[in-house]
Amino acid sequence: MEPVLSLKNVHKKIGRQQIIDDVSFDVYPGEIFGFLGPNGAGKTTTIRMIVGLTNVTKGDITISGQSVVHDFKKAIGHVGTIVENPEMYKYLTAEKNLIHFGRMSSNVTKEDIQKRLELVRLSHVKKQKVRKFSLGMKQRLGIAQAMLHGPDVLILDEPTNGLDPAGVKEMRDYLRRVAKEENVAILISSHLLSEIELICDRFAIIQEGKIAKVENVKGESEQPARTSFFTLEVDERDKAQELIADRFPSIDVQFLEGRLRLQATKDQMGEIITYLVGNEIIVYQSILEKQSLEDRFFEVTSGGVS
Ligand SMILES: Nc1ncnc2c1ncn2[C@@H]1O[C@H](COP(=O)(O)OP(=O)(O)OP(=O)(O)O)[C@@H](O)[C@H]1O
Repeated sequence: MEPVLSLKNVHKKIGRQQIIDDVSFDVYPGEIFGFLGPNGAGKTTTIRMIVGLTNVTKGDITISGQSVVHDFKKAIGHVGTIVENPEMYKYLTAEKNLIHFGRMSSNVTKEDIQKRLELVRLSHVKKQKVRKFSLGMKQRLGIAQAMLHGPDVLILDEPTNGLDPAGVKEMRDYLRRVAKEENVAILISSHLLSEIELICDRFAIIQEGKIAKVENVKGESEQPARTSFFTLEVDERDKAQELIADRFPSIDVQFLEGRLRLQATKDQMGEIITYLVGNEIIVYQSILEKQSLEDRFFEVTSGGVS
């Protein structure tokens, strides 16, 4: 699948300061991609480059194959964005707000407006003034507005700022629906791990202007040969430990509550289990210890973020 948003070796220098240093990542249709980093890491600067609010010093950004650097007008036509809090007219209804914003870009039909209201489940309150809306409803209307012209990429800077946990969950459900039903790629910046874990499929960690890691939320790193902790339940613990020490000397094996605990890659675990079974050890189960996103984040950044 072709990426719909692609950053290739992007650099940004302001004065003498290298704010963004060789950042590359790809975002694909239908996925929600998190852009995670501590305050001052360079998230806003990167987003501002993607949407053309500041220029790229070196490298390129493409959106649906069009270069932001070389053909900005074409590229930006594929983007919907809420970089600041969505600005709505409080004394207009939700529907009238969208009609107003729809007039600003060509080709937005009445049907498009109704479809977007339905997408964020605001059809039933479309005749209500935005003044009466909760923050969550305003955020949803903001998404409907950003989706009006049918973009391929939606860019949201800290979209759940100010929402309570229930609001964050609701926002996640709406963003999932938008990503799935419209096959749109969604880039979300955040300094909150919990938010990224709840909402995103994959994420990149940015630190001091550099990408530290790109990873799936579910834990499979895109860097190969990542090790995890496994516990093994076997019938003959001592014999199993000896066999592993003999055949896989680089793997450290400990005893833990009557089981074996070892750190290995998935491939190595496959080999170890096959080897043990081949040597008449009964393997009752092999359990992968789930490492929380927080553990992984601290592993990558050595701490340093909320
Ligand atoms: N116009 C500018 N001139 C000089 N330095 C700048 C400018 N804009 C940003 N910076 C610096 O670039 C770095 C990255 O800032 P940026 O706002 O992109 O970070 P961020 O990850 O979005 O942080 P936050 O979560 O606080 O918004 C910071 O050290 C900031 O001080």
